[in-house]
Amino acid sequence: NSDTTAARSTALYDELGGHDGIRQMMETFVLNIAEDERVVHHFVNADIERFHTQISEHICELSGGPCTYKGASMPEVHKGMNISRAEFNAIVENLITAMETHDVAVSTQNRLLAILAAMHNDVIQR
Ligand code: HEM
Repeated sequence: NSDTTAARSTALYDELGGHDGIRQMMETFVLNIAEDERVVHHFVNADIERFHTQISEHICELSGGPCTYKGASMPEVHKGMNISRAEFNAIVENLITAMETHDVAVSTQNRLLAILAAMHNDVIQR
């Protein structure tokens, strides 16, 4: 059916610039987080190279690209971080800024954001 066809489409992945485009955009995202005092404390002990690779693979898969995210589930990864709604929104803001920097069209931005927004209950704990 048409829903299945849409789910398998690589259109969003392509609009994000494919694998290289997503990796470059996620590098900017990581740099934005590093400068954001609202959330950077969560990342002080994180392996940033690993985070960059894993978040890129995850976004690649979520956007319909030919990747398989091999990390733990979102609740498992973020368990115990006590992430607030405001912190979630700050992370989203950093992603939007990265997408702007990489000239991603607003309609494309909104399609990725809709996918991530739907995962908020897996990440937010307070
Ligand atoms: C929809 C939103 C989010 C998604 C899709 C997401 C996704 C991910 C992924 C794929 C990883 C890598 C896991 C691995 O290394 O295998 C990760 C790690 C991490 N996430 Fe998130 N995340 C989200 C929101 C947040 C928020 C709001 C925060 C904190 C403000 C956060 C903090 C972290 C930290 C600190 C790590 C690194 C853990 C470590 O290496 O020790 N995440 N996230």
